[in-house]
Amino acid sequence: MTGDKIEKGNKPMTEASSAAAETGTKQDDFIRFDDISKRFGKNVVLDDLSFSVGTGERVTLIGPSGSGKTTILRMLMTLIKPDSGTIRVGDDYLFHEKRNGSLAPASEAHIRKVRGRITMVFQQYNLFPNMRVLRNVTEAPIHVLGKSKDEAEERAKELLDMVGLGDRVSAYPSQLSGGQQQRVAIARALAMDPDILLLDEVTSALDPELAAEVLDVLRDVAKSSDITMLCVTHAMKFARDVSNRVLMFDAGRIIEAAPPAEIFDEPKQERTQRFLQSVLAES
Ligand SMILES: Nc1ncnc2c1ncn2[C@@H]1O[C@H](COP(=O)(O)OP(=O)(O)OP(=O)(O)O)[C@@H](O)[C@H]1O
Repeated sequence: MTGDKIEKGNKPMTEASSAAAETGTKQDDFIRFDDISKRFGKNVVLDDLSFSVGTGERVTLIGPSGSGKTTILRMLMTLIKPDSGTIRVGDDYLFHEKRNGSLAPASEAHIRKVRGRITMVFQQYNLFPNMRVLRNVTEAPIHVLGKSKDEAEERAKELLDMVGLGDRVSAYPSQLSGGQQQRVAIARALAMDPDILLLDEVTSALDPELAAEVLDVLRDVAKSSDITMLCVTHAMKFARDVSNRVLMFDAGRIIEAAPPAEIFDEPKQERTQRFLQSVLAES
């Protein structure tokens, strides 16, 4: 689509992150979940889960429906609170379990600070229907980040060019295809200059052709920046191309974690093999 660099207040790929990308190893514990449990009623959704993600790492979460993948992303957005355990981003806690077992939610100011570094793109694009494309992308940078209108518009136009929609800035969402709307949603997420981008089944609602366009944009994002990405997807080829590591979930636990070539070509767990076969059979 375009080879433009993501020029966050610019985040070019650093030597360390490109080394991490090559080796599939993480260099630090930028995001860390420790002993996280969550139940809804009797349904145990996350079961004493611990894992971490390195700075600039691209991690794909796979697994059967209901295995807890989206819950992980929603916890990072502080939309869902764990019952127990600790979540840390960099040096900041989102949720912190004290020694006595009680869960100390971080202060509002603290959560705002951490949340300001994370954006999420959802399966449904959730654009503002009454705003043109450009304003959809500039709204939060102006009102949340405090950018000037000129600065926000300049950046929004760059990003809309990058997602192949530089000529649709004046359109309303209803005048765009689903794939185009999702690309606006990606531009809108990137306009917040996030350190962490969460992608939740962003192509599930799209026809294969439109999904491919969206995935191409995300490949460009992954290639040209060192944004840390956590991605829930059934698009296995995309996961293979983009991820450093794939985590296989089952019943609220990670049952296998490995670089994509390993997990897709030589899955060790029988449950992973069965899951991958079922996904292949669907596509
Ligand atoms: N707010 C909620 N209230 C009650 N149950 C919930 C809530 N959110 C999630 N769940 C349940 O938690 C379980 C895990 O959901 P989650 O969305 O994390 O799974 P998932 O692995 O992302 O699945 P899918 O691939 O279908 O999106 C499911 O059984 C779901 O019904």
